[in-house]
Amino acid sequence: MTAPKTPGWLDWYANPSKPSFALPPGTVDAHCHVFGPQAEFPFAPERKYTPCDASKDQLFALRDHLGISRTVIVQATCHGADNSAMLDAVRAAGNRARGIATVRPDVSEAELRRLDAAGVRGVRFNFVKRLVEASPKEDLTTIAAKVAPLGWHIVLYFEAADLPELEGFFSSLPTPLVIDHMGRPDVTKPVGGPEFSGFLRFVGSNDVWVKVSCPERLTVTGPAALDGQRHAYTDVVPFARRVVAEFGDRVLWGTDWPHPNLKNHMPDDGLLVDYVPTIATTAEERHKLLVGNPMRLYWPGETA
Ligand SMILES: O=C(O)/C=C(\C=C(/O)C(=O)O)C(=O)O
Repeated sequence: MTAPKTPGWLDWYANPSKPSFALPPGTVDAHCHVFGPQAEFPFAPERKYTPCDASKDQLFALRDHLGISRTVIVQATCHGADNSAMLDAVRAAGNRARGIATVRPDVSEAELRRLDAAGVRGVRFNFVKRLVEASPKEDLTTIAAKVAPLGWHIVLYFEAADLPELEGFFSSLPTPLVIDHMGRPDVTKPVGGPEFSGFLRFVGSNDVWVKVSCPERLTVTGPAALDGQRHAYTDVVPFARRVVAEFGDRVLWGTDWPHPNLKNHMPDDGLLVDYVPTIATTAEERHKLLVGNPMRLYWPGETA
């Protein structure tokens, strides 16, 4: 018995176009997910949404269609702390994938070593209230202490308005930090205003990497057309551009396929690739964003 999809939830884009922008060889999709298939990998009972299936084979088909070389598969909240779907995909990709897991504070060292051997390189702490119930900080501190010896990092997903109360805790964590989707800035506010300036200050004063992903999630004006068919997201560009310009050695890009929880607009993943040159405007910026930085973080010592 498969659970019905959350009403109003858009499926991922079935026939993505070929990007106009040719991704450089060795490009890494540093943020994507797999969902089920739920007949094989049931969704977690505690989930706050039920997605459609989005299998590893469909993810790999998109990877190859877009010209991506490697993927970092991030555990989605709809699977809770059951990492089996993500692990199955990482293992199936061979050395072309890494994983980010969700674990509970009682996770054993043996389990962490099993995850590491399978290709997991970090855990995710999610603070987005519509996705998860808040975890006690002491539980997260326990997890951080357990994963630090493995050389893992902690992926953080939070809303911009919550950063002021969270940044002290974030700074106390004993690992590098990777922030999803630029910390979800409110793009109706000025890029030079106190909220995003505070974010940039936090990034600049900590060992923090930033994913400049998910313009489709952050935009208020929508996928404004630019040069015909492109998804421009012109209200998001100044924020992403600022991060790339200031932290070019610590930025990452991802498709966020299969784009959970989008209800008004589902991006064509090919057109999302064409968004990249609008935020990384030189070949050097693009190579760091797409190849050099993610290889250094997830495949250290290996060549793209
Ligand atoms: O896919 C994303 O990164 C964003 C979302 C969902 C998740 O990350 C998740 O369920 O794990 C969201 O904003 O709904």
